[in-house]
Amino acid sequence: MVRDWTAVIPVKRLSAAKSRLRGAVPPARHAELVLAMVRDTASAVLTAEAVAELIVVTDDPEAAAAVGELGARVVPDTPAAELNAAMRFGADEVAGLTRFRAVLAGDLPALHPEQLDEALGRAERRSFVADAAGTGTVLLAAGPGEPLDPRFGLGSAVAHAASGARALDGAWPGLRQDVDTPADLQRVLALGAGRHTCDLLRDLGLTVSCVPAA
Ligand SMILES: Nc1nc2c(ncn2[C@@H]2O[C@H](COP(=O)(O)OP(=O)(O)OP(=O)(O)O)[C@@H](O)[C@H]2O)c(=O)[nH]1
Ligand SMILES: C=C(OP(=O)(O)O)C(=O)O
Repeated sequence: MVRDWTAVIPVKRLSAAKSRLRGAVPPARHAELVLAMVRDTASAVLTAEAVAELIVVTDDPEAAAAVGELGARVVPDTPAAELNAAMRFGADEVAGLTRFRAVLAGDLPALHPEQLDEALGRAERRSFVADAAGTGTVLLAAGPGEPLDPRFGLGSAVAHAASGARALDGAWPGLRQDVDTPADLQRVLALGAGRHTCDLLRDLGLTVSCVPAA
């Protein structure tokens, strides 16, 4: 498979990120959990054969250091500090319109590189992958010459379809399982979370057995 794609992951400041997930782990470990999920997502993306480069858009120094160590290129957030603005900046300005670009959420700790390869292999034009619930979006892809035009937020799957993006229909359970709430964390554990998320949850006694995703 040719490494054609530039992947982009936006990461909010860890202390402010994933507020709906608060309570899943003790408050003092929340940022650590967010970072573990970012690490697992970034590791899987960088392992995917279709991905040539990963750009992480973040102002968080700890997240920047962690993904930089994995091999990602880190760029600062936009002054707007808004999810769609960060995605647009990373994909259309930093990577550039000549590239194949795919933006992903940084909360996919059960992501398998093979699932991402398969999804990107089917993304011939602007396309998206809906989340497991079918309402949100976990991945939005655009080809050369196509602006990303991200519409992430409440009901984004419908918004992306209405904007002309094609819904990709593979099963891809790890790719589709984002972690917004404590219940999602249980779903991820059932699928097999990545090493960093697994290790943290085991350390906290929240799981005894945790099968790594990749
Ligand atoms: N760079 C950047 N990333 C963001 C921003 N907002 C969200 N993200 C990232 O976008 C991905 C999806 O995040 P969400 O679950 O929608 O947002 P969240 O604000 O962290 O979560 P909640 O507080 O629970 O709504 C995660 O990787 C977030 O870190 C932002 O303003 N800037
Ligand atoms: C912003 C989105 O993600 P989340 O479900 O993480 O809020 C989205 O699905 O558009």
